[in-house]
Amino acid sequence: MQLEVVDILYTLVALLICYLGWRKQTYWNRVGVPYIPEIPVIGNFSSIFLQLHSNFEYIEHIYHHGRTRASDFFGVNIFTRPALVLRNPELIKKLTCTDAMRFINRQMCADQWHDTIGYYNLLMIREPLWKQLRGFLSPSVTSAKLKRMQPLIEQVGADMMASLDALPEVRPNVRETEFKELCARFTTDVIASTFFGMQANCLKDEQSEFRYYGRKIFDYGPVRGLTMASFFFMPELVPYLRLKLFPRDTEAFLRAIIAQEIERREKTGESRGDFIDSMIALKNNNATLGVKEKIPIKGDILVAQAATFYMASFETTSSVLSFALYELMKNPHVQERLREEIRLIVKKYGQDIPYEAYSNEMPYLGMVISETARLYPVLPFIERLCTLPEGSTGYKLEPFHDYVIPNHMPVLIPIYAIHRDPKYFPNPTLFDPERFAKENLDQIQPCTYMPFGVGPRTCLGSHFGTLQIKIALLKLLSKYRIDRSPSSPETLTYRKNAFTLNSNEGLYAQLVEDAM
Ligand code: HEM
Repeated sequence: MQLEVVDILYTLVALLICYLGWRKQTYWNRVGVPYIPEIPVIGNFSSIFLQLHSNFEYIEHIYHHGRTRASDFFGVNIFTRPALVLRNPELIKKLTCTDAMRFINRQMCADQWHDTIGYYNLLMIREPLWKQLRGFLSPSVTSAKLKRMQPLIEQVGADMMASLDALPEVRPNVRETEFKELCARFTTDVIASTFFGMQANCLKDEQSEFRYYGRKIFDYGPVRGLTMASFFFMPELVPYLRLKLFPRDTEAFLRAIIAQEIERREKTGESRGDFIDSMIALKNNNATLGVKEKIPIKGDILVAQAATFYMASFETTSSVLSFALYELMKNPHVQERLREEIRLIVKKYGQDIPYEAYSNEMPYLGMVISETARLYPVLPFIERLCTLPEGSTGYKLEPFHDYVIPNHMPVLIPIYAIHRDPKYFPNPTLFDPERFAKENLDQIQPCTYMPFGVGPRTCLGSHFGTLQIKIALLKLLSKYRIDRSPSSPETLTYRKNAFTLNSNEGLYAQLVEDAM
């Protein structure tokens, strides 16, 4: 008898799951939107969630799927939740720029109550708090601030060169290195020095705590990989599972060093005009977040801002820098032309290159970086959450389609696939900086090139990241030529468990002394 009841319950649950799956599966059919077929209930992204595919390759696969190739947008299901993927650049512009305030929030979200550091930061926070917070943080990355940071970045660049000089020679005047780790150490030292006023010493000391805790954020073992996947694909579960955006020990490390530095500066009265000083000012001026409820910016909310800059800064910048070095190794003619441009600048200014020269006098350097960020965008997609005023019936996609996006539907913009779509970038896998030559720029359609995102929610640190990459490339190429080594990978495959673009292969190369 008891067994019968259990059997009935199982059957009911199975029927409910089938019904939900059927409802979901038929949603896109019912609303007349092309969609990618998927396993009911499990949805389209399960293979990414289970780390069977790299999310970059999977998104590219569905973008080119026969059912959706001709459409401006298409539907997918993130488990049981329908989401829209945009293909048409004009539509991307409409949603993220023209009607940006209806799509200003991201769907990924941390738990407000159990994860203050993960929640109250620029990456995660939602309107109306986002605009306030962005206003508080933007002054940390103005051109005047970047100009002040330049000597600090140059100093880290000099440390990087010293660390390379200390490598053993494989032949006279030839050294071998791996770029991913080298660049991560460089960018971690930069963020520590410029934003926190601290010496992280990652380039000098393999045991540096900054590098150890930074690596933990992006070291996607099965647990961390699933945790990060939940933030992207199942934010509803995050509060129930008490997931945290930052590993607990990384959080504790950041909390301790930020508190120490704030206390030290308050005691000594030292002022460096940097990010920590801005944080102290926010705290002492009793700045708050929120409209009705005023949340004071202090304690963990201050730590949250430091943690975000740390997280958003070093991995992204080092990814673009290391792929740029890899492509320069593979394309000697591009490298030679870039070295020639650098040679002229070094001849003109010696070692003291003015800030303005980085923006105005090295166009080819800018072109190489832009092309690297096209071919290797750090994120597979960016995402937004449709957030409409109360009572609204939905967001109309006319004149593109008569479909109406319901409130709270996630919208994905597949930047990796768009950057590699031959319709926008002919011969897309070819590394060709000429695409970004001044005379060719008008061939790039708006909203087809988005390495830093798009609209008002775009990357806050794009100029800071680019400046670091420029300084590092200039320093490296003015002393070394980059050649293939027997360990250099010919082609790259991407890690299945990483959310930022990361190759399985080490980016090995030989550095041949060839000073200017
Ligand atoms: C080459 C290096 C970098 C790349 C490719 C990159 C890329 C991105 C992308 C794609 C986004 C999402 C934008 C969107 O949703 O539209 C983003 C957001 C963000 N990035 Fe970067 N980033 C880089 C460097 C940096 C640096 C150095 C910092 C910090 C100083 C930084 C801070 C941020 C912040 C705070 C956000 C969130 C902005 C917001 O939601 O208002 N990024 N970045």
